[in-house]
Amino acid sequence: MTFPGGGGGMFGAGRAGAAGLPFAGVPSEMQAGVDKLLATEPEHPEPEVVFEHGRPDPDGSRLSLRRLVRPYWAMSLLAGVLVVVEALTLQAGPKLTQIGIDDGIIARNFGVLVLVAVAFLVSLLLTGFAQAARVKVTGRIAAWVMNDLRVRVFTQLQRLSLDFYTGEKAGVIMTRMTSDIENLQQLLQDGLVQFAIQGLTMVVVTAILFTFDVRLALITVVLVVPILTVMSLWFHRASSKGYIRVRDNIAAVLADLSESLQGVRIVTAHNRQRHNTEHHRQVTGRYYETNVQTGRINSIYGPGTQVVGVAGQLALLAIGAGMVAAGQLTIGELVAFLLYLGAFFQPIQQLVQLYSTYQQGQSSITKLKSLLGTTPDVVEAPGAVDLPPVQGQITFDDVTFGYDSSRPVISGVSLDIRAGETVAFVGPTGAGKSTLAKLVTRFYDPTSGRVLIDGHDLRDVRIESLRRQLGVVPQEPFLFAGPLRDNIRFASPDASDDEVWAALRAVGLVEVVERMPQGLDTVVQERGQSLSSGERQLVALARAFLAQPRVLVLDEATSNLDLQSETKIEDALDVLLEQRTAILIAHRLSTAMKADRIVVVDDGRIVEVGSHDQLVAAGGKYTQMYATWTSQAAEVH
Ligand SMILES: Nc1ncnc2c1ncn2[C@@H]1O[C@H](COP(=O)(O)OP(=O)(O)OP(=O)(O)O)[C@@H](O)[C@H]1O
Repeated sequence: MTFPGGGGGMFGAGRAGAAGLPFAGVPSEMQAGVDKLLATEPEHPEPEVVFEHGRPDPDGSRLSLRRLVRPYWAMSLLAGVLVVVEALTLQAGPKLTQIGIDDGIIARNFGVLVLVAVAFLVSLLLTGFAQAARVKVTGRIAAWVMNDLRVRVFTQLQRLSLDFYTGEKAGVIMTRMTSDIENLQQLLQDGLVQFAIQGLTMVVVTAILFTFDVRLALITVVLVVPILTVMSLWFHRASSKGYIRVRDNIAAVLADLSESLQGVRIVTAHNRQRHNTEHHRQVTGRYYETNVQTGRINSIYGPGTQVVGVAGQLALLAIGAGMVAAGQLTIGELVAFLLYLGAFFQPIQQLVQLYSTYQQGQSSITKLKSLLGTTPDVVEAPGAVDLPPVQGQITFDDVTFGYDSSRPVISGVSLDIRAGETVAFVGPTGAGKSTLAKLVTRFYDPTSGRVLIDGHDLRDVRIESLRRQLGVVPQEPFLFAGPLRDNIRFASPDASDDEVWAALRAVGLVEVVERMPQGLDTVVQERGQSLSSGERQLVALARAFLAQPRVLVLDEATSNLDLQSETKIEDALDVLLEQRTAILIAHRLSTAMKADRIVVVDDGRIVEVGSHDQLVAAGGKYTQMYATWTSQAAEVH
């Protein structure tokens, strides 16, 4: 959707001129600036995402860090080389210190001292360079991977059928897109690399310790390593459970938040603010508790390993001092050994922190994997063909369906709707009228039986080709934040302004739009809040008119419109229903009476079919409904 002043905004200025839109050109004094900006304008390459209606993500259930990074293997290799350089150059310090002390200070050799100082500087510069380059490279990789993943998750959300959205809260889905992906970003940007650096440092330092002095190194291994191993195993088990709970609870917090925001008007109207606040406190309370728990685990492991490390260093200082006194070790060697020992324990500390990041990233991967691995209920058949342009004959052939397969909502329905016919579904609330319509639009597939259009089983045709020929006007039309024009052109984005005005004329909205200060460019707020409910419905009808579908499914609004709006909508309907097959889910019998035939649905079955007059004369369910309706109408009058 484009926004007011569209055409690509500032950077689209040249294109807008080329497209023949009124455009005065860039003032010459600003041209150089514009060119400069255009030259630095980043490109957004198309992420490699395949979108096909109703086809699951081909690789979704195998999501892993390795697979995510694989397309960027060359950059990852470069990052790996930089990590090795960084880990190695960092360890030059203690060795240079030893040479400085033993061969420089103690031997009183100023030349060696200067050489050591220069070597120190070079190693520092090398470390700095490797570090800067590594941060840049890993930042890039993380940004690319996350961009791909965001688009991939969004594509999957577009692909999933409606059953998924009934079962999953919007807030939980938002968590996948926000906090889970951010966790992964952190892991990729810094976590994994630090993991590698610290791990590598430990290996390098262990090797150095052994080459320095085997006895001291062995004492270190015997004293410290077993304790650290036991502590780490405990931490691994405790924290992985903790982080799954953290992810579940943050999802609950966001779900509650998003629901409250969506229902803010109802919440206010029913004075539920206090209750909602209390409820949210409970939800955030659970999140708080899981955070405290994981914090407690970290607080035991982090300082615990530090204490073990310092105690080990103390013991080695005592043992080493004895060895220096006995002439088995030089002072420089002892200092270097202790410095290396520090460099041995420091990565352990860091690895603890990093392990938390890693755990969080892994639990995010688990959640994202399950989302990407979800198969839509409505899946396109492998050999599905394009539905050719249809006349609009709809057939329900012994259709049974239930949202939950154990409880059918539609049972054994058979019905033929002729091309061009308008059929109204009427019946008590919850009877299954909307569900029947949802089967025609293939939002769901029947559990048994078939739904056909012009003899084509909907399961055998490509979903896109079906929906292109269908128009749906829901009971509560949804408008997107953006210009009115784009909202009307929603199903036919290429329509010209003339066509948009023709649609507005057909539904009687011309005057309303002309009265708006910016006409078609008027921005409607999120969900169309800035329009009245009648206007929203007319916009939805204009949308359907513009798309000119062969088959129209229209869920009549039950909102109380004033008489003038109601008349307008009824007139708009008359225009819209002409020359196309239409299914009207009629809540008002006055609307049902417009139809060629009325189908009475009760408890998931069709109980009567006929014209208004036929059904009134039949003395059945419809007769009762009609009698109730006329007596109510009389009372109102
Ligand atoms: N997404 C869903 N998941 C589970 N059950 C559902 C879902 N949508 C509807 N139902 C159930 O299916 C039954 C039929 O619902 P449907 O919306 O088709 O009724 P309707 O006749 O259109 O009602 P109304 O006139 O109130 O719109 C109801 O019992 C309803 O509770």
